[in-house]
Amino acid sequence: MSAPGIPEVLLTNVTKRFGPSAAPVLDAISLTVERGEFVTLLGPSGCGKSTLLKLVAGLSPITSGEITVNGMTPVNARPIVSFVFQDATLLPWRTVEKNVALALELEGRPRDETAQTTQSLLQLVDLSHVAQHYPRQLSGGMKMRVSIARALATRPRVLLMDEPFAALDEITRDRMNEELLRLRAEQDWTVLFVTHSVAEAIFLSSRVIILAPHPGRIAHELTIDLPWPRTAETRESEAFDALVNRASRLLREAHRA
Ligand SMILES: Nc1ncnc2c1ncn2[C@@H]1O[C@H](COP(=O)(O)OP(=O)(O)OP(=O)(O)O)[C@@H](O)[C@H]1O
Repeated sequence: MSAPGIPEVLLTNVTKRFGPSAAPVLDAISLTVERGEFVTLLGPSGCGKSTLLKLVAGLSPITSGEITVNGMTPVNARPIVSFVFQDATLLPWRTVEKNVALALELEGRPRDETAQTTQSLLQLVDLSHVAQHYPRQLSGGMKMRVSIARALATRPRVLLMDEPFAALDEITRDRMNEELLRLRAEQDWTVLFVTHSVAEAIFLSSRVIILAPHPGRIAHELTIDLPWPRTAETRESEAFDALVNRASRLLREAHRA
C-alpha cells in the first residue's frame, strides 16, 4: 500500500530530448495523477504522447525533471506497472492461454497458480472459449483483449495504454471501451491512456490532458464529470456532446499553438 498523499504518477518539470543537441520533444511537463484516476493524453501527432508513456514506464530516460510512480523511480516501479501497446504484440507461436501466462512464467510463479490466474483472466475478458487458439485465429478485438489480459496478469496498479483500440472498427472500439471500464471497476487500476479519438477520451476518462506540439507541452486540462458507470447511453447525452465539442475546440487550438 502507498502512504496517503503519494500520487500514483507524478511528473515534475519533465523535459525530454533525444540527444544532447536535439530540440526537446517534451518541455516542462508537470502532471499529478492520483490513485484511481483515468487520465487521457490527447494531442497532435508527434507532440510526444507515446514518449511520455515510455518515460513513465522507465523504458526511456528523462533529460531533466523528475518522475515518480507510487513514490518510486519509474525503473523501480516496473513491477506495479503494465504497458498495453497499439498492436497486440502477441507471440504467434503461443496459444492465447500461453500468451496470457507469459509474464507469470517469467516471474517463476508456481504452475498451479499460473494456470488459475490465467483462467480467471480469460474469463474476465470473455475469452475462455478460445484459450487453445493461436493469435492468427482471432479477430483484432479478441487479440487486444488477450493483450489486456496479459497486461493484467501481474496485477498492476498502474496501466499505461498507448492507442490500444486504434486499429479497431468503431463499434468494436466502443464495446472495448465499455469492457475496459467494467474491468477497471473490478480491478481499480490507475490509467494513463493515449488516443487520437476525442470521443474515446471523453468516454473513458476522469481527466483529459491536451498537449501542444514543438515542444510537447500541456496546453489544457479538462475534468470529465460525466456520471459513472458510463454506458452506451452516456454517448447519447448532451453533456457528452458538449464535452466532445469543447475538447475538439481545445485540440484545434493546440494544433495551432
Ligand atoms: N527513439 C527516438 N529517437 C529520436 N526521436 C524520437 C524517438 N522516439 C520519438 N521521437 C520523436 O519524438 C517526437 C514525439 O514522438 P511520439 O511518438 O512520442 O509522439 P506522439 O504524440 O505519440 O505521436 P503519434 O500521435 O503520431 O503516435 C517525434 O518527433 C518523434 O520523431
